[in-house]
Amino acid sequence: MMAALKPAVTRQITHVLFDMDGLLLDTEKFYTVVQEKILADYGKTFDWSLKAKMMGKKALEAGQIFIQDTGLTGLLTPEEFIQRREVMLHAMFPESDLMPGAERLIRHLHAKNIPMAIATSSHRRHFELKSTKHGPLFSLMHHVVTGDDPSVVHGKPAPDIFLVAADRFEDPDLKVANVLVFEDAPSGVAAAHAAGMPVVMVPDPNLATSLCQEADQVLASLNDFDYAHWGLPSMSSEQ
Ligand SMILES: O=P(O)(O)OC[C@@H](O)CO
Ligand SMILES: [Mg+2]
Repeated sequence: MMAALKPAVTRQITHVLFDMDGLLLDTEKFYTVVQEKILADYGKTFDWSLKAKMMGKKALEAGQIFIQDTGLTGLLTPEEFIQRREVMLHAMFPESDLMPGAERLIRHLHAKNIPMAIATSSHRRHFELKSTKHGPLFSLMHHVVTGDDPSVVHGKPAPDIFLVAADRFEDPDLKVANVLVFEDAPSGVAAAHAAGMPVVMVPDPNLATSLCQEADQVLASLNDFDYAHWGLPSMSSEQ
């Protein structure tokens, strides 16, 4: 009896980079609620087409998009937007919960000695707040790169943050083609590809499918990740 053919390994992934907001942590909903509140003050409504443009971006860039897209130029500056958002987000962030499958994936990859890091557009101070409940889990990361890092000159969709994060593994044998990125946002998927890295996208169900076409793989949740497809040790493997 022939053994069932294993799915062809398309990549030999050696390192993993995780986006954070919307991918590891269920935090995009906080940004949505807060942005809806800010727009309501001007009698305007927030929708997913605007959300899709803002998610994954550095704060100031997201603010500029928010103001331009909603016609608030002259009524609200990006700095004022961030300041008003900050007050409400500050209370929400420490309650951030993990996305489904995030803990199991991180613990498995760590147990199999696959180096991992987080590459988030969030500011370092927001990273600290959001990871309040997740210190032990996030300590399994080799390092964390945040959007305010001076080496991250251009935010997603530029490749900067993923190239900086790859560099900080300090592994001379690292090849970007073997660094797998996990993302939830179109800007993050574009940034990964700009960095020469394959990317698995786990989009919010509200995100238009037309914006999920570029990723190498699209999953409904991290629970659906197929280790063997990427040449990574699976849950059952002894590797
Ligand atoms: O890069 P991430 O962690 O998704 O940061 C997103 C944040 O800027 C809010 O959209
Ligand atoms: Mg994200």
